[in-house]
Amino acid sequence: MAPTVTSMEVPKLASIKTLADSASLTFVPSEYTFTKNPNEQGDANDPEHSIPIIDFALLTSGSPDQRAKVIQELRRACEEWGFFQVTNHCVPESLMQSMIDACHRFFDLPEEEKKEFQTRNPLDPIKCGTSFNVDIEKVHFWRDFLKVIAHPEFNSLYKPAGYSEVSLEFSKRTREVATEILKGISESLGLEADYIAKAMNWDRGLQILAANYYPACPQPDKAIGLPPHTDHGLVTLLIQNETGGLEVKHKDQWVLVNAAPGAFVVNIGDQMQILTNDKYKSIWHRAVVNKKATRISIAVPHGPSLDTPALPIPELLEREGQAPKYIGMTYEKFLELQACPAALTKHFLDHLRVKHN
Ligand SMILES: O=C(O)CCC(=O)C(=O)O
Ligand SMILES: [Fe+2]
Repeated sequence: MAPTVTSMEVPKLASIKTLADSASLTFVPSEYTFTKNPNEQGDANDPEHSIPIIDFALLTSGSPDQRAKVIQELRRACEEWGFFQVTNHCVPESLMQSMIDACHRFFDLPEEEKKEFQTRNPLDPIKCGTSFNVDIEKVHFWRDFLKVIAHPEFNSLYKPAGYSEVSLEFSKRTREVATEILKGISESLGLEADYIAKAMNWDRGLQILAANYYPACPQPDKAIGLPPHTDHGLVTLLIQNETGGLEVKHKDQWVLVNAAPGAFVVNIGDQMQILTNDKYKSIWHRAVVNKKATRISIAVPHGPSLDTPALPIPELLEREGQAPKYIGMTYEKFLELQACPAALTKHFLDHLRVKHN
């Protein structure tokens, strides 16, 4: 069992911003050294290495034929990539930019002022810190983060000025897009549009605004912003500033995601992999850093309500003649266990797999 830590204890590692801002830093300190396998690096110029595009306007306001076509594209994107970009959605680009700016201003606050938001409990509604889990990781990562739970209860920060208003609007609008995508995914599986939302108690579902700050790094090949991982929820929607860095594992190669400006990058999470009994997989991804500019991304995972256990959908099992591959666990328990050391050693989902003797 993981040691109990009270929320008053805070990690002792300085933020990566503080480290990167020190003018004398010309190399990556050994605690941050992360070696990547060059043989797994995909070719960024290969057109095959471009994640699929889903046209949101056609999904939601197209003719029945257009919608049916987009649903097919969605199914293919979920089966073949687990990642896609959503264009022509109704969230204004100016709102996305304001959200990124507000997060930037948060990370720019003096370290002293950010301290009050540092806790270690995974389900604290507001939490900032550095790296991933400084208590258990062997290597630290080149990022600082701010995670705020925006649904079912909206939480916010009173500083920096403007953060609260912009994050309220951004979280609402992003959730509307996520809701439509979830309907499309449900239909792409041959289910009623609201099947997954109902089964997962989506109206009380968790939504987290998870901002990542990756400062420029003197030796980007020797460090990593976020190591390979999968996301825990049903779907994650992500936006980023003008600097790329998200890489997706596709056919054993790391592919850099080149999203259109203003698009949401969307990926399937662990709960969706459970529901679909592995048909739609929660794909490994990571964030690399660069020498030139600070990168900011805001990942917005959307999950079931905390008290809901995800289980393979009976209708799908029956249709495919499959046995369930996963045991049920509430989303809350899943999140708790995922924060434990064992979760770092292999795909966390494997701990929930039904064992066949
Ligand atoms: O910064 C990125 O592009 C990746 C972020 C991410 O994967 C996450 O926050 O879960
Ligand atoms: Fe992620």
